[in-house]
Parts: sequence; C-alpha cells; structure tokens
Amino acid sequence: MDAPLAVRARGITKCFGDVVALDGIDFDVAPGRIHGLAGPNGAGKTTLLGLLLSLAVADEGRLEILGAPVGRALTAPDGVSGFVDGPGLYPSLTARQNLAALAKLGGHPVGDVLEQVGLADVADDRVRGFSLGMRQRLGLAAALLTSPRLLVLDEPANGLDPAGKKHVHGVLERLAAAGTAVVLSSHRMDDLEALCTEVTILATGRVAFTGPLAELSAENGELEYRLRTSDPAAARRVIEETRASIVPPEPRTDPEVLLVRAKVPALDELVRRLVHTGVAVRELAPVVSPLEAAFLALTGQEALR
Ligand SMILES: Nc1ncnc2c1ncn2[C@@H]1O[C@H](COP(=O)(O)OP(=O)(O)OP(=O)(O)O)[C@@H](O)[C@H]1O
Repeated sequence: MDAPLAVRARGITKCFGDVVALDGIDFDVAPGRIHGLAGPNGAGKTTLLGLLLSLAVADEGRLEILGAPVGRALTAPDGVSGFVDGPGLYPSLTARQNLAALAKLGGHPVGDVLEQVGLADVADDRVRGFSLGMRQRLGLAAALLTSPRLLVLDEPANGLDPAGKKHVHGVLERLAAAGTAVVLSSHRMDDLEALCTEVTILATGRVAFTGPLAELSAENGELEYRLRTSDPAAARRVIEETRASIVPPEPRTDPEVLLVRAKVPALDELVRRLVHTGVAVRELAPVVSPLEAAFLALTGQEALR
C-alpha cells in the first residue's frame, strides 16, 4: 500500500476575532516532496504552518497529518517537527546544550545533527553570539533530532548567506530523497524555484494556486524577456514578423536591450528567426521568473521592471 499523504487539508478555516486568516484551504503534500508556501504579507502562511505543527487548531475543515486526523490537542503528532516565527532557542546555552535539552524528547544524536547543518565547529559556543543565519541552522538541527517524516519550516532561509542557503537546501534535498515531506514558506521566489517541485500560493487566506511548479511555467502565459542582440534594429524588424511583441522601453533601459513579451512557442520562433537572419542573441532572460510572474498575477501585484 502507498504511504499516506504527509498533509491532506480540506476546507481549513482559521479566524482571529474578525480576521479570517485562512478561508477554506485545500492542499496535499506527498511524502518525499519539498512543498513551498508563498504569499504576500498577511496571506496566512504562518497560520497554516502553525496548524501543521499543532500550535493552533483549525476552526473548520479536516486536516490529516501522516495519515491520521488532527484532533484538538496542541501537541505535534509523532513524526512532525519544525518551527514558525524563528526557532525557539536559549541564548545563554551553547548550540550543543540547546540541542541536548531537546534531545531528551528525540532520538537523533546531537553531534550528528550539528554536523548535518554545518555547526559542528561552533557547537560549544553560546547561542547569544550566533548570527540570524546560525540560529536558523540550529533551529533546523533541533527539528532534525526527531528524524521527522514531516518537516515544517517558516522562512528557513531567513538570514542565511548564499553558502549557508546552499548548505541548508542540500540538507532538505537529502531529507526529501529519504522520504521526508518538507513544507516551507519563503518570500524568495528564486529559493522556492531552486528547491521545490510544487508550491501553494496563498492570497488573503485562500489558495490562489496549488500544484507542480511546472504548471506555472511560462507556457501558461506571456512573460517579458530582456533581449540583447548584435543588431537591435534588425532584431526589432524580426520581432515585428513574429507573434512576440515589443514592450515600450523604460527611460533608463539600456538602448541595446529590447523588452519582448511572448509565450514560449513565440519566443522559440523568434530565436530561430533571429539566428536565421544572422542576428546573434547575446542575452535572453525573463524579466521576472515564471514563478514570480505567476505569484504577482495571482496575488494581484504588479511586476517591477
Ligand atoms: N495571533 C493572531 N492574532 C490576531 N491576528 C492574527 C494572529 N496571527 C495571525 N493573525 C492575522 O492573520 C492574518 C494572517 O497572518 P499570517 O501571519 O499567517 O500571515 P503570513 O502570510 O505568515 O504573513 P507574513 O508574510 O507577513 O509572515 C493576518 O491578517 C494577521 O494579522
């Protein structure tokens, strides 16, 4: 029999007084997937992650975690760990002491998880002196102590430098490859694109999109691209013969660069024609990534060029 879904949410609603933080949320996460949660400030991401960790209880709807219905108890089901609003750590204790305090609840050796998140060298330093990125990594280490089958992380890349981010992404990818489901929120669309195969986009407490990232790809809509060629005047003439269109330039746009709006098939046709005409393509890149474009469209926000 197939393993149960790590998360199955149907019609989840959560209010705080008059504020409807979540309004009929449906979404699924299968084992071994890294599922990204995106949405503007106040969209309900942290509230949803909190429900997955049993930090709060939904007002309405049905939530199943690792195949079992979630009741009203405010304790995370076995196999679930993570954090929202930053990891809870004791600043006066060292990294190792913080984990040792938590390890009483869990099974994984403290030294192993410190090694996994790249904090072995500072294991005996007090957390008070840790940077935001180091605290995030220590929070992840704490979540790994129990070898979770569902890992829930609110903005785990917050404060991480590029190397730290790469390291943390590697840890999460290895966990997912071993069958752990990871649900994480981020405001960085590039991080979500690098790490996740599926996303849920929330807008004012509702699901604007949930599913594979590939479904949000450029084929579903027109995107704007920066096009730099060896001959902008000739390129402009070629564009006019295709289904692509030229976007009027902003005053500060480099005159060598044309902004082109097109769907992927029209873009393919354009590149073929440019090459055929002897115009070299020196740069062709989306102004915003397909995920960011979808995010902005679905949440009613404007792209900045
Ligand atoms: N404990 C609470 N009491 C009252 N209102 C709350 C509480 N927690 C969340 N809210 C409200 O619920 C809505 C959703 O908040 P939530 O923190 O889940 O959004 P978010 O998507 O995580 O936002 P951000 O990106 O800013 O972290 C907001 O309107 C927020 O003000």
